[in-house]
Amino acid sequence: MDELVLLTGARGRVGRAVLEGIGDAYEWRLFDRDPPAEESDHEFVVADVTDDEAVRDAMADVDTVLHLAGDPRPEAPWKSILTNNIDGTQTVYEAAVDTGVERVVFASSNHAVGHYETERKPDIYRRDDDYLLDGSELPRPSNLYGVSKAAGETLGRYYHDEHDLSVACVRIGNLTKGHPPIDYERGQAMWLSYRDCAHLFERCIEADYGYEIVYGISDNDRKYYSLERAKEVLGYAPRDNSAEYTMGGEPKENV
Ligand SMILES: NC(=O)C1=CN([C@@H]2O[C@H](COP(=O)(O)OP(=O)(O)OC[C@H]3O[C@@H](n4cnc5c(N)ncnc54)[C@H](O)[C@@H]3O)[C@@H](O)[C@H]2O)C=CC1
Ligand SMILES: O=C1O[C@H](COP(=O)(O)O)[C@@H](O)[C@H](O)[C@H]1O
Repeated sequence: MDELVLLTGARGRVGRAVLEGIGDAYEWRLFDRDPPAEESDHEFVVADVTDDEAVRDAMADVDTVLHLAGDPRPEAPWKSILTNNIDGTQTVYEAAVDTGVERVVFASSNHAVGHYETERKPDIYRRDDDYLLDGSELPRPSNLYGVSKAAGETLGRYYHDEHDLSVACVRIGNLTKGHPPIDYERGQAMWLSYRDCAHLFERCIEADYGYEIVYGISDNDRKYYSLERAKEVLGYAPRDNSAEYTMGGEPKENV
């Protein structure tokens, strides 16, 4: 419990999934540009990740940063992406090095590699297709938002090689609460359940690594992202699988 974790973007969907799953496991410092929606037992810093003084101050005594803050919209305009996702992420890495943070876990995205699907869809989203990405592939962003995620991964590579910062980039698939995305094959292939999300980020806090890129998805039969690296290096053990649900989101055991 003595690990102090800074959670940027704490008010968001992924932040809520993390706190729902492992909120009792660590001491947290929450960070978001929007104030907390409800009372919280955790310290909350209301600031922008592009404000380097605020970010440095928020990193005092922090061991691990889970950096989630950013514009999550695949269609986000370049100005927002440049500011929130690229400038903000560089500010976080730089402050982490300056303040002695041990590791940064970066919320990357499936959109960093989205164009690997272009010549293979829709078969790639189906269980009998054996094509797999394993995290070692070069980025092929599907949009400018995906470019910002590839930039965040490359920034992490630099801060690891130059400053020995431990960095894990999690290419999150599609976080959906309670069931996989409904009637959406791509979403079913890359579903990440809330409990697997919390578990994966916990493993990123606990495991030892230098620089890693892993896929943040549940163990979906339809997956085209390999989970071997996450299992081997992080000890990731997902419990959910979109194949256990109908396309309408009903558990098959109930049908
Ligand atoms: N939800 C998903 O399925 C996926 C999410 N991701 C990534 O995970 C991260 C979190 O995503 P979500 O929780 O879904 O997004 P969200 O929009 O629900 O939460 C993001 C949070 O970050 C905050 N934020 C944005 N820009 C900020 C800034 N400049 N300074 C301080 N706070 C700022 C927002 O106020 C918001 O509370 C994002 O980086 C997103 O790109 C990646 C793939 C899939
Ligand atoms: O990075 C992200 O990806 C997911 C899945 O992408 P989609 O284009 O299939 O919806 C998206 O839901 C999420 O908002 C975004 O941050």
